[in-house]
Amino acid sequence: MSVRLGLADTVAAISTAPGGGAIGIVRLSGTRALDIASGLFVGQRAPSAVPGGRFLFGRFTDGAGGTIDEGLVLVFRGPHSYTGEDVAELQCHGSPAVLNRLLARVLELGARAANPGEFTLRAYLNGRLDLAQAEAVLGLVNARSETARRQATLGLQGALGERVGEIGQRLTRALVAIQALLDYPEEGVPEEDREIPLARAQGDLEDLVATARAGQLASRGARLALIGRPNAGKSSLLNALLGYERSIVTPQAGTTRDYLEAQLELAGVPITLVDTAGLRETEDLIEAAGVRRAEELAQGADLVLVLEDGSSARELLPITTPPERCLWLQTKSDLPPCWHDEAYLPVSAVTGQGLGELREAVRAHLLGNAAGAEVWLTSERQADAALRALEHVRSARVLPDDLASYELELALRALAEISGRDVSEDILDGIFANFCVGK
Ligand SMILES: Nc1nc2c(c(=O)[nH]1)N(C=O)[C@@H](CNc1ccc(C(=O)N[C@@H](CCC(=O)O)C(=O)O)cc1)CN2
Ligand SMILES: Nc1nc2c(ncn2[C@@H]2O[C@H](COP(=O)(O)OP(=O)(O)OP(=O)(O)O)[C@@H](O)[C@H]2O)c(=O)[nH]1
Ligand SMILES: [Mg+2]
Repeated sequence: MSVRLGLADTVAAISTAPGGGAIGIVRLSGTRALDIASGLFVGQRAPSAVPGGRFLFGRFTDGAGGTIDEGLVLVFRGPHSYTGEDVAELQCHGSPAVLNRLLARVLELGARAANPGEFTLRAYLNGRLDLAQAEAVLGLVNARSETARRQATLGLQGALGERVGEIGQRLTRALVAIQALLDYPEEGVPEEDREIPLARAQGDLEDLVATARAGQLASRGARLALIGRPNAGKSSLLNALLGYERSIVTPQAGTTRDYLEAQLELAGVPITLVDTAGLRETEDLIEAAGVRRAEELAQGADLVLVLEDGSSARELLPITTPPERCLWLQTKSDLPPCWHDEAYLPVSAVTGQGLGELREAVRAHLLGNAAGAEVWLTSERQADAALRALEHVRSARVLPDDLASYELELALRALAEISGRDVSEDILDGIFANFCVGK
């Protein structure tokens, strides 16, 4: 898709989910939206003849005078619509058969099939949303957890844009002060005009950048791998966290051979829990393949739960995952412990002891300081821009005035990309390509 397509034509798409539903919507946006709707709708009044904000009941007809379905037309007149253009929503019964026929009919009447995200792109190009808000719409459509939803709703309401705007104001204040100093070096500028806003902007940016990992985990979800020796209690812990018997548990070492995934929500983050084969040297070809897989899965996980049986003698585990991505668990804490290690959290899959602490530790690990922050950076694009802004601010604080002023201009430009008024087409294409058709 390219944004170069422009806004001249009228676009149409099925905006409700693929598959069946009680009600489905074909949405039209553009200068001819109401004319096209009037071309197939038969009711008391034509969509093109009523003011915005009305709904009409009637029949949707095919070219030969037959009826496709009965339903409603919602009429929006630009700029008072989602896209800022004239919009007609054809609300019909929700089968693919009805929706496809209705879409085919509006295309016959001159609409063009919308590209993925094109309604939201039009809303952006018409100044109805900024880029951070457009990304928030994407976040809402794809929200897989309560945390993801909450952050996206905040983003749609412009909270991220506001936060970034405040930081921008501090930087601008410092920039003006530095430029005054460059022009009139003998005058000097007070601390509160230069050093204080800069230091605060840096602190704010550091806090904001620190939310990026949480924001991305909340939207894409996190992978947690359970790793340990055979019989350490990996499958039992997976079942205990899930609350149902997903994985086979037996007293025999080497029960789990292939890996197995299960979904749950933990701390507001969608989690894929991965049960793996116990790590050991083995002659069994299948088990050996499982062990290799377990090692790979540990490498690819956002967090590795390292399990060691607390009720039997310790045996060194060959873990290559960096320690900052690991949480250590001493399992079977309902049995008399054979060893003590401060770094390990005692848990029991049998009594549930320690599971609350485990959830809390996972939450702290995945969300870090972001848990306390109001708004998060939710896309990689936003995180990248904020990080670049932060680096320019750090440079500005250690460089001589003329270079500092240049760094601050770059910082402001990077910040402006987050809400994005004049970003490149490549960036726009990259964002809107992730949308679905009809959004
Ligand atoms: N049926 C339907 N439901 C939907 C949408 C939609 O497009 N259609 N939306 C699509 O994402 C979301 C709602 N977003 C919308 C945002 C603004 C306007 C709109 O028409 N705004 C005008 C009029 C406001 C008013 O009447 O008070 C405006 O702001 O001027 C419509 C939907 C979620 N639900
Ligand atoms: N008392 C007690 N026994 C447990 C606990 N967790 C697991 N067990 C027992 O330990 C044995 C092994 O448990 P699994 O969950 O199958 O261990 P695993 O790590 O998945 O083992 P493999 O799949 O062979 O790698 C079973 O007999 C479980 O009943 C626990 O918290 N307390
Ligand atoms: Mg197992």
